Amino acid sequence: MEEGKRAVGRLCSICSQRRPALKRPKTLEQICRECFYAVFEEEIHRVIMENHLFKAGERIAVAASGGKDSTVLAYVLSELNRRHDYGLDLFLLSVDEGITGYRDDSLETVKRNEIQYGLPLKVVSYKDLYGWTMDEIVKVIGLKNNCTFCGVFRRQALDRGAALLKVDKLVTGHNADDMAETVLLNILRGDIARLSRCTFIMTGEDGPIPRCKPFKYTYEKEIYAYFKKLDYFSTECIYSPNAYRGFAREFIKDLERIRPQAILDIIRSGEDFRISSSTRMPDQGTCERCGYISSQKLCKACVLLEGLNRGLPKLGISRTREAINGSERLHKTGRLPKAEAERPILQSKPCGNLEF
Ligand SMILES: Nc1ncnc2c1ncn2[C@@H]1O[C@H](COP(=O)(O)OP(=O)(O)OP(=O)(O)O)[C@@H](O)[C@H]1O
Repeated sequence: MEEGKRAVGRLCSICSQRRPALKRPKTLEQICRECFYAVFEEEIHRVIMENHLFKAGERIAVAASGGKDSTVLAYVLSELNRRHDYGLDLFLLSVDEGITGYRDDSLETVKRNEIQYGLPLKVVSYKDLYGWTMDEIVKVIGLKNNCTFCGVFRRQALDRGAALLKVDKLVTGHNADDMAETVLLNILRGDIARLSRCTFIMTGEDGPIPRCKPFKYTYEKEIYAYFKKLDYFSTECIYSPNAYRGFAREFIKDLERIRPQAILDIIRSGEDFRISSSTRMPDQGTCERCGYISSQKLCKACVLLEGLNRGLPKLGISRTREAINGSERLHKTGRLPKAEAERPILQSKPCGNLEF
């Protein structure tokens, strides 16, 4: 009896046939590789089906950075598409931010993934869209606020690339850890508008290109990518010293070490927040200059770009009175105060000059 119990203890707790290869962080079960692949992929399939993420015949772009999450996403989605006959046309979409020694290398990975998974790849670049690479932006703005430029520009670049590919939806590799981190950051910033939508699995359904996050509940992609020997790029961005986000990430990792379920609990807490009906939410419109969605006259990318092009790179990010006045005026009226408006434009490319 005692012997039998020990033998069972050494077998996979799902199939009871093979030796366990890992302890699942999510459930703490000891399972074998084959059962891990099956439950990992099946959970993503269930999330896709329960949330009605796709319809047969849709064209879907996977936002592919070459990193672990988007590589696993491209791989798993193409497997599930075949296995369950979703009927999707899948594409890879990459944004080249122009970061030498980082994005050029990760794009090489995506180019290999294009061949490995048989998915057509489209690359859009900041240089073509905005006239600036991140290397050039960092030279004028330094390392402190560059992530603001990169985040704002990437968001639009993905939408513009998706429009060029004529896809119906864009999927990103944001995972449970990313989402828990964003919930926490929005609480810390008191950003009610973002908090209310940051846990949605699908956003922008009323905009040009809905986005979804099939990995919303997934946090074992490291193990999956490692076991499957997927070809991904694992270096951190050379310009990302975002200390605040870094602390939030470490805090969540510490919580996960003590109680793995904490990640899913933070996401559920975010989902359960209700916005008081008396809270005024921003009205959505379109940017006067480039036509992108915006709650102000000019979208954030156009304000940042105007600052770069006029040699006022802190416009829209700095908290100095001058920069706040300038960016508020630009956001609200589409015009700069006289002194700044008279500065010569250094580069005249409007934001996102690709068809949208
Ligand atoms: N340059 C890019 N091109 C295309 N998609 C991107 C790019 N950067 C980020 N994304 C998308 O946004 C998601 C989250 O971005 P994040 O910065 O966490 O990516 P990462 O850590 O570089 O890579 P990954 O999330 O793939 O491991 C990615 O999973 C990917 O879908």
